Amino acid sequence: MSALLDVRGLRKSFGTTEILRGIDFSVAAQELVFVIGPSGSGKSTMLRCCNRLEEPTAGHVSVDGVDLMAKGTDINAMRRRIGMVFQAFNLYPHMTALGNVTLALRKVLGKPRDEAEAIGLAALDRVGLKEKAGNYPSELSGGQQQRVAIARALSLEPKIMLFDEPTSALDPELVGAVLGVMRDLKEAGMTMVVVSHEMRFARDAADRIVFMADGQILEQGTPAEIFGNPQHPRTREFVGELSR
Ligand SMILES: Nc1ncnc2c1ncn2[C@@H]1O[C@H](COP(=O)(O)OP(=O)(O)OP(=O)(O)O)[C@@H](O)[C@H]1O
Repeated sequence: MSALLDVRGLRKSFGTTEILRGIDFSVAAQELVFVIGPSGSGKSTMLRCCNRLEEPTAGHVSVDGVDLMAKGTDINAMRRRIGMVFQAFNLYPHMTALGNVTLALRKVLGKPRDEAEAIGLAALDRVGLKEKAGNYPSELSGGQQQRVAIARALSLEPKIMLFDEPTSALDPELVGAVLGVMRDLKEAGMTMVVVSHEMRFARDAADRIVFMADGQILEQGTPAEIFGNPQHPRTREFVGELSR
C-alpha cells in the first residue's frame, strides 16, 4: 500500500540558514507517528512543510498520492484534507464552539447552515463537547478550546491530521483530555503525525517514533526501540535526559 504522507529530500532554509537538511519519511494509513527531538531541531518546520504552510526550499511532499508541490495541485483543496492542530487554538472569540467548527464548512465549502451544523455537532460529539456547542471560547478551558480546534479540523474529514505541540499551552491537568481525544482518533483509524513533548503518550500510543536533530532524522523505530534501545548517540542522549 502506498504511503498516505510521503516526504522526499525535504529541505528548508530561512535566509542563509538551512533548518531542514534533507528529510525523507513516510506515514502509512492509520499510523500514529510521533516526532521528537531537541528544541530547534526543525520538528515544527518539518510538520508545516507537510501542508506547505511553510514553503519547502527543495524536495517533495505528497498526501494521498497527490504531489503538493506540483503546479496543477489545488493546494487549498488539499489543505482542507490535511487537518492541522496548533499549540495556540486559534478560535474566533466572538463565535461559539459550533460557530468556529462550522465556519469553514459554510464559508469555504458552501454547506447550508443545517447541514454544516449537523456535521459540526457530530465533530464536537467526537471530542466530547457536544453540550458546549453554544459556548464561546472564553467560557471554555484551554483543553476544551483545543478539543474544539480538533473538532474544527475533523469536520472537514481530513485524510491525515498534523498536531504541532497540541498540549504545550495547557495546564497539566487539562492535557489528559486532549490526549484522550487523540487516542480515540487513533482507535477510529485516523492517520496522525504529532510533534510533542508528551513522551509518556508517545511511548503508549505511537506506532513509530521519529527522532530529529539538527534538521535531520537521525533514527526512527517503534517506541520500544527508540526509548528502550536507541542506536544513535544523540537519541541516547535525548532519551536519557528524559528518564533522568
Ligand atoms: N519563520 C522563521 N524564520 C526564521 N527562522 C525560523 C523560522 N521558523 C523557524 N525558524 C528557526 O528554525 C529552527 C527550527 O525551528 P522549529 O520550530 O522547527 O524547531 P522545533 O524542533 O519544532 O523546536 P521546539 O521543540 O522548540 O518547538 C529554529 O532555530 C527556529 O528559530
